[in-house]
Amino acid sequence: MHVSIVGSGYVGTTIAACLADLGHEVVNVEIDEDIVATINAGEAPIHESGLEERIAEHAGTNLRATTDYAAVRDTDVTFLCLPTPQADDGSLDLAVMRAGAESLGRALATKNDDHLVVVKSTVLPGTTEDVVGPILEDESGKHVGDDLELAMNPEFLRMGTAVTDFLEPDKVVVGATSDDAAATLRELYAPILSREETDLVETDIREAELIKYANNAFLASKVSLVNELGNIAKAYGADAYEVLEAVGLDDRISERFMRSGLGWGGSCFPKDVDALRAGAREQGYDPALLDAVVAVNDAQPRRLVDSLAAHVDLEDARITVLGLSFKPGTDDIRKSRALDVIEYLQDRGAAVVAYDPVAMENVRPMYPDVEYAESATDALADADGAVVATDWPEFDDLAFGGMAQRVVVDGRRIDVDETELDVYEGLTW
Ligand SMILES: NC(=O)c1ccc[n+]([C@@H]2O[C@H](COP(=O)([O-])OP(=O)(O)OC[C@H]3O[C@@H](n4cnc5c(N)ncnc54)[C@H](O)[C@@H]3O)[C@@H](O)[C@H]2O)c1
Ligand SMILES: O=c1ccn([C@@H]2O[C@H](COP(=O)(O)OP(=O)(O)O[C@H]3O[C@H](CO)[C@@H](O)[C@H](O)[C@H]3O)[C@@H](O)[C@H]2O)c(=O)[nH]1
Repeated sequence: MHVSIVGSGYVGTTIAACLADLGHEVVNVEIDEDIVATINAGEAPIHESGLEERIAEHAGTNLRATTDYAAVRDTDVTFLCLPTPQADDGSLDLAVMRAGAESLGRALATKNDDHLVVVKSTVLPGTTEDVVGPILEDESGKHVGDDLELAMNPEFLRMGTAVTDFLEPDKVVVGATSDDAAATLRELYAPILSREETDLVETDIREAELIKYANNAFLASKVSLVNELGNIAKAYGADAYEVLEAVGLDDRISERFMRSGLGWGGSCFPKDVDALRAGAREQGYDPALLDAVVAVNDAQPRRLVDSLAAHVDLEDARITVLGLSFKPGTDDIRKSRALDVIEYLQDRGAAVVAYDPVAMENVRPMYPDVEYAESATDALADADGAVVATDWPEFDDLAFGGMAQRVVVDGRRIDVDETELDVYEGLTW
């Protein structure tokens, strides 16, 4: 099938490379010329396991990128993978989606055949049919249900494991305006849907849109609940990880997403939970539980810094922050809890030295007064204390001998040889 993908960020690039891998003819339409040039050179514009080799294999054959929207006319289906960020008040900002839909609609105006447009971006119920659809109709002169079909196909991939998550998902959710649209997506995803482990959920567009938010709200709430239970466990002198491991053996609860600590960050949970809260309020519902989920999450970085301050006078102290990305396996720092930790440390007068295997260049412009080290060991040299903000595997079994004061507060439960340290404290254990 001929597929165009509008937006070549984390999602658009991943699904383009994966769909090319499944044998489709894929073109990425992206406004950023650097990203276009990178993909056409056979390289990955983002750090994501398994992506670089797939782009290298398919670029120039069945994968290409362009800034020219006209490319969509030679395709059967277009995925909109544009960002859906937060406005200042936390609500969903659709400006980029509107702009992308306008450009796409204009390009489709001179396409003679029918076209299917699939919204992949995370959007609140009603956006696909009431915002994107009308813009496409106005700009293209085509009509939904006639020569233009709409579908909503939310994406559940996680950063760091994006390629395998996309190719081996638990579920594919398709909300469509017609049986034809759903059939096209079934055909496109046939190799994925043939997996026994992958369920296909066919539903209406509004439900597909909300399934994505409900999924993220559930997972974010689970981690906040786990953090609240972790904070309570620690107050009792109990180990939250032992407690929750046992709780997770209950099938109804599950062992996954049970790691307490510094809380959730990233480009999705924070903005999606906020958009759902704002959307709920707009609909006249007060989302008290989701408000608390955010409050618990926002408190964890300060708790980490307070724990360190109980052992180290932070004024003028040299403090190491291990890990900057919002989770291991990615260079994405959006809403990373590590950034809150840096700010709280600096507020209290500490000089921060940071290390992350891949995310330092993304943080440097935001925090030019932080010292960036070449390795975790360098970062720890002469430090008066350290905090663990991201559970990168390379932090397991670190040597802490070079620290001036061997005090470590761990927000992520890495493997530490405690005998090497004077103080080792876990945030929730
Ligand atoms: N990142 C994830 O893990 C993830 C997972 C599932 C769903 N989502 C959702 O998918 C959507 C995209 O997320 P992302 O993380 O890939 O965003 P991103 O910011 O990484 O990428 C978006 C890309 O769109 C490009 N762009 C902006 N305006 C454009 C235009 N008018 N025409 C063409 N290209 C344009 C940008 O230059 C950028 O490269 C969001 O709704 C997000 O919530 C993200
Ligand atoms: O037990 C856990 C699991 C996760 N986290 C934190 O939660 C955040 C999010 O982690 P994860 O869900 O693995 O990463 P994302 O890439 O943000 O993926 C989420 O957001 C994506 C964008 O919507 C969805 O597609 C995915 O299904 C959803 O898991 C990170 O800061 C993690 O450190 C914990 O603190 N404890």
